[in-house]
Amino acid sequence: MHYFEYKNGELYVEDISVKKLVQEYDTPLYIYSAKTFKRHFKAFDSAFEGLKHLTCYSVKANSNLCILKLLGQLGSGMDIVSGGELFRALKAGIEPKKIVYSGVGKREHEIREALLADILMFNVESEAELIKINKVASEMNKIARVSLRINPNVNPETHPYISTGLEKNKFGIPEDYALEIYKLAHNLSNIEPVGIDCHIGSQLTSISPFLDALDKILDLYLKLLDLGIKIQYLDLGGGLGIQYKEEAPPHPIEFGKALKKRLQNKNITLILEPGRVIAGNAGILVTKVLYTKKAPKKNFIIVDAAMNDLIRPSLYGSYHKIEPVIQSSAQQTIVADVVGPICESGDFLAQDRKLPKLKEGDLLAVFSAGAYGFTMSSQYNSRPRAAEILVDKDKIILARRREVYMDLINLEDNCI
Ligand SMILES: Cc1ncc(COP(=O)(O)O)c(C=O)c1O
Ligand SMILES: N[C@@H](CCCC[NH3+])C(=O)O
Repeated sequence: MHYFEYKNGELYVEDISVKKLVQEYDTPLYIYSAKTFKRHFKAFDSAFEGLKHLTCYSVKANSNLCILKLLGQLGSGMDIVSGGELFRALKAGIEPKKIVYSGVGKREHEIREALLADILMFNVESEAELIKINKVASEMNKIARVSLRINPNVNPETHPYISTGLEKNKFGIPEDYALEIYKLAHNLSNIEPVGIDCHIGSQLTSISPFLDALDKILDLYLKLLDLGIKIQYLDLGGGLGIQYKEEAPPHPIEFGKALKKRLQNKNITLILEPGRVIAGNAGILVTKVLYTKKAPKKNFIIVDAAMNDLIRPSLYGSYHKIEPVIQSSAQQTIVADVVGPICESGDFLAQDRKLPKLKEGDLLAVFSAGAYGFTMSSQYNSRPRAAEILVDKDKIILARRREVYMDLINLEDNCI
């Protein structure tokens, strides 16, 4: 459910006409709906009512400061994966005690920054990282709270590039070594093992892989109790999917129910790290038709957004619904590839898509672009990055101004 709706054949975000936004802010343009973000966060977070829990929004999905602030005001914590994300979360006023830090390659300075901020915990992904955190913490005379991220070897049944809990993936500590590493963590001078973590993948459309992973984690939890290692937090990561096309992912309520059943009598705090399910359908990317072109085997609609703005179709072959911003009553349709100006054949937003007949200047909305859209964008082909707008009812917030040419070369001053 989201608040991008057609009124009299024209697309609105909440109370604001998308066409009007484009007249003022141009294209390509990311537009987010505050009401949708709030709705998604509340729907997710309230699904775990009755369990001690902390929802830590996954910053990588959409890290705009306005979005982090909005979610922080609703009580969200944050799941971060870099010093840069820590910087953003702190700037957005997130309480450090609600921040968890995941990722396989934390650098020393990032560990130091997180210890200085006194975040809730590190999700540790290897023995070597654990030893590094202990070293940095002891130099700073601090105790680092940690969870070990377990790789439970569970198939999340999603795109291989976004599966993270299989043996062959780089993430986490194999479950067979977990006890050993917990014993080590327990004995290290500046480490306090407080949790168990896992994150098996993204865009999951069924609950059973989560439950398989949880069962393995609960098994480990009991073994640790026997060893006298008292675990206070179980972090099940993110990964709940959304509808892009015809997928039917479970509602957070179902997910919540299933987890409550397993965790009811456990004296632990559940941590969740949702990203896509909060942000994905809370944003669109608006683009303008530049040219239409007929080739022997295909029709092309060449638009002003490209893979540098939204890389998901090129990288994963992902489907994003595309609709004209102004609906036309004409019945004529074409089947075409929607492509950008970048010099790569892989630069497409859709392939063989049936669309109404379009002409130069028409506006298209690319839906479900609120997660892993702007955050994965780049300046490839020296294209300044798009602007981001946050709409809250009838209020328009320029959440990030459009980049200008100087933004392309600002860091190259030695060469000017
Ligand atoms: C450690 C971790 N937590 C949370 C997430 C958020 O995942 P999603 O956006 O699928 O909820 C990710 C990304 O997959 C991740 O790597
Ligand atoms: N970037 C991916 C999700 C990866 C999640 C990060 N662990 C996507 O666009 O679907």
